Amino acid sequence: MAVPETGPVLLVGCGNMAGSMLRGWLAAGLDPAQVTAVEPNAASVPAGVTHLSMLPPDGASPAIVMLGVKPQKLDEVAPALAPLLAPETILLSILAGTELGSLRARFPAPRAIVRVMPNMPAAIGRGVLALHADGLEPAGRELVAAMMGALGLVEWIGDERLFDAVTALSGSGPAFLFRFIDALGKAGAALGLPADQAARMALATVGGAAALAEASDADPGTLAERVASPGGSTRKGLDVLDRTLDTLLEDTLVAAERRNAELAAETR
Ligand SMILES: NC(=O)C1=CN([C@@H]2O[C@H](COP(=O)(O)OP(=O)(O)OC[C@H]3O[C@@H](n4cnc5c(N)ncnc54)[C@H](O)[C@@H]3O)[C@@H](O)[C@H]2O)C=CC1
Ligand SMILES: O=C(O)[C@@H]1CCC=N1
Repeated sequence: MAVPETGPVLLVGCGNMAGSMLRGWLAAGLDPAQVTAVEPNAASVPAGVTHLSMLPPDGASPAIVMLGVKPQKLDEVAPALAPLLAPETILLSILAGTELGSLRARFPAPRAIVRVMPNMPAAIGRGVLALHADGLEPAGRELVAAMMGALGLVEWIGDERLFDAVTALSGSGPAFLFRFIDALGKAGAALGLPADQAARMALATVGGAAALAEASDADPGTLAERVASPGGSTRKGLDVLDRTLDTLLEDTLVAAERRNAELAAETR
């Protein structure tokens, strides 16, 4: 999906996540000349994008500003950023935990503040972008949804209290899956396969299974049953996996969700 006409975009922080989104937008056609990134580490700012190492003392207000720093850095950037925001500005925040009310208290001017919970595959247009906004009028909503749609699947979250859960599921989710890929390869190597071959096969198996699940009308549970031939070997493996997988993933998400709630409290 092509990126819509946005007007000038300012990124405050351009590290792993905001940088991934920027790469996704540039690949979808965003003109780098429209983008300024305020980022202490110049090396993480793509070519063609205007780089600043700190926020300017004044200047024209950008149409879109995206906060991409760690939540712990919010109060480092807020005093210099707030005066640059105009009533026409849309402020996007990808900060885990940090609530709209906490952002609004620091940034009174923008017409709308939108919480965005992206994930890293946004860099290749395969991200998940959860959105929550208060008071964003239909044209602004359409613009933000189209911007995020260029990076992957867009899901509006009506109840902000669910944002910590969303962050645990799709924001952190790629890390959990990268671990799964690693563990699958290592388990293959433990059975005697060469480690590099097992790693390649694990990655291709997970990629292929996810692509098939996306292309298929059947749900993942049904697809698992199709792999597990009656009386075959997959059933024996599933019997082991099914004993712990659901609880393991619930515990994983609960731990991540809890930390997001702590970050919310720390930035309140
Ligand atoms: N890494 C991920 O997969 C995801 C991260 N997030 C959120 O994205 C935000 C950034 O996280 P990461 O990209 O992982 O961290 P990161 O450390 O890679 O990026 C943060 C960037 O902010 C820059 N920075 C530090 N102080 C600054 C300042 N005063 N002004 C401007 N830039 C400054 C740093 O140099 C760094 O490049 C966090 O709030 C996190 O909750 C959300 C979803 C997924
Ligand atoms: O770990 C973190 O805090 C961020 C939020 C979701 C992914 N990374």
